[in-house]
Amino acid sequence: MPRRYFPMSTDDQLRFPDGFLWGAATAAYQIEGGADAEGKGPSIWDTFSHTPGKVFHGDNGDVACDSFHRYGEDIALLKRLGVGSYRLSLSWPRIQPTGRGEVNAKGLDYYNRVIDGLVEAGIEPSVTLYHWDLPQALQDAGGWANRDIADWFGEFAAIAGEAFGDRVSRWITLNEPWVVAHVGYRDGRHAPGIQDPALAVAANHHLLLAHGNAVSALRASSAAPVGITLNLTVERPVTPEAAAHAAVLEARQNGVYLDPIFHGRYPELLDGDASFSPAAAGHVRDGDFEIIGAPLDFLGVNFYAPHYVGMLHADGEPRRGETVTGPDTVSIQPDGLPITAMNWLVEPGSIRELLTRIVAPVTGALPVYITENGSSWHDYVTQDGQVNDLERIAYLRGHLAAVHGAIADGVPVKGYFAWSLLDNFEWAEGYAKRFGLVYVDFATQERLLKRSGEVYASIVAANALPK
Ligand SMILES: N#[N+]C[C@@H]1[C@@H](O)[C@H](O)[C@@H](O)[C@@H]2O[C@H]12
Repeated sequence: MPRRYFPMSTDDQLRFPDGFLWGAATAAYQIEGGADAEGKGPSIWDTFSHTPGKVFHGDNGDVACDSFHRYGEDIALLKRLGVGSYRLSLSWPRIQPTGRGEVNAKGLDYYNRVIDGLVEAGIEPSVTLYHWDLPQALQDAGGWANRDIADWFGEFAAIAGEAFGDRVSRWITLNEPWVVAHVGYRDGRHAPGIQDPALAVAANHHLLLAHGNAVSALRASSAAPVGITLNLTVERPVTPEAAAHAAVLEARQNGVYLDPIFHGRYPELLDGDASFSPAAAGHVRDGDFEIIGAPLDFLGVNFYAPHYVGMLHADGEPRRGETVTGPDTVSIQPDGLPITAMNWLVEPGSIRELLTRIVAPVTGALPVYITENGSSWHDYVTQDGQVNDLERIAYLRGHLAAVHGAIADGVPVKGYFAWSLLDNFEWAEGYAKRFGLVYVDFATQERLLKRSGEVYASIVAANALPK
């Protein structure tokens, strides 16, 4: 990677390149509420969150942050942050209540109001087509495990492109397909709550076909750039013996998306492994990789924390901080590294490693956006009405400094979207885990900018990070 030298740093701050895009991100099911408002059909997360035992505390997204009604407040907060773009997602069942055919005009109206409000505020809409809230009717027909979904998603993409393509600044087809396939269909912690590796592998491939169809549909209906958002992992082996295992883990999460999209194949490291490779499981048909490999305008990357992996000791007993993950492997929580409220490690250098070691060798000169990065802490409002989330500020500063370093290493990172604008419905964790730059009192729906939001706003305004 050619080292690039440009005036990025002055004595007291790390300057980002001119035109660097600062943003904040959310997702429909996590913030909107209005679960059955104005013609919206049920999603798999409506079903899952109302299934006892699936979501912490029995929380659901019926109201969430009530952004279905309060999107104007959200836009005002985005203006206060000074961001150039807002990454939002479309609720497929709000636009197509059964996921196919009939279009709900009131659903289109809602997103037209939001998008028009953003444009009027001078904030670029970055729109994710799919952020996990599949129409329940499609899951009833097999969901992502049914190859037909690739066509259903292509139809949805065409509707969205036609309706909003004149004002959307960039499109993201899928958010974190790995989570959709492997947390939704393999370990079942997310909707639809299926535990079937064979269906997970099928879903992995069908998500990619759907992505490819969506790229084509969007290109036919919108001039905006198109990309995909992947949650890529950094697996760090703590001993040389664990290196091979770390490589397999990265192939199972990174390779099964990066390789088909950019190299027209699934990872050779997974050849013969039908439980993780769609090729080995027989799902690849002639022409599939031409669809999947539709050229992109950017890659979106979501990243939060690295993983440390090792080999189980000969006595078979895991040591302190080790969790058994297989017959002879463990995941490790190293001593001395801070952890967030999600029990995720705080290790900012890992995002620089991700961008330089894993992303750049694959994407080359293709623009990269950090479409999500952030942290969850036990936030509370003080008696004087403040949220002094110093840990989130430290996490933010550390990771932005590491992104700055990756840019200096030559990785063409063009923007950063903080996750999240708002505290919101954190999937299986419900409302217990707060990621927002803005504190939400879910009893009153009042929004309160946290200290981290004030700090982020100053970074955005300066396009620089104070050292
Ligand atoms: N958990 N967590 C926080 C965050 C989640 O709230 C987003 O919806 C996902 O895209 C991604 O997992 C990251």
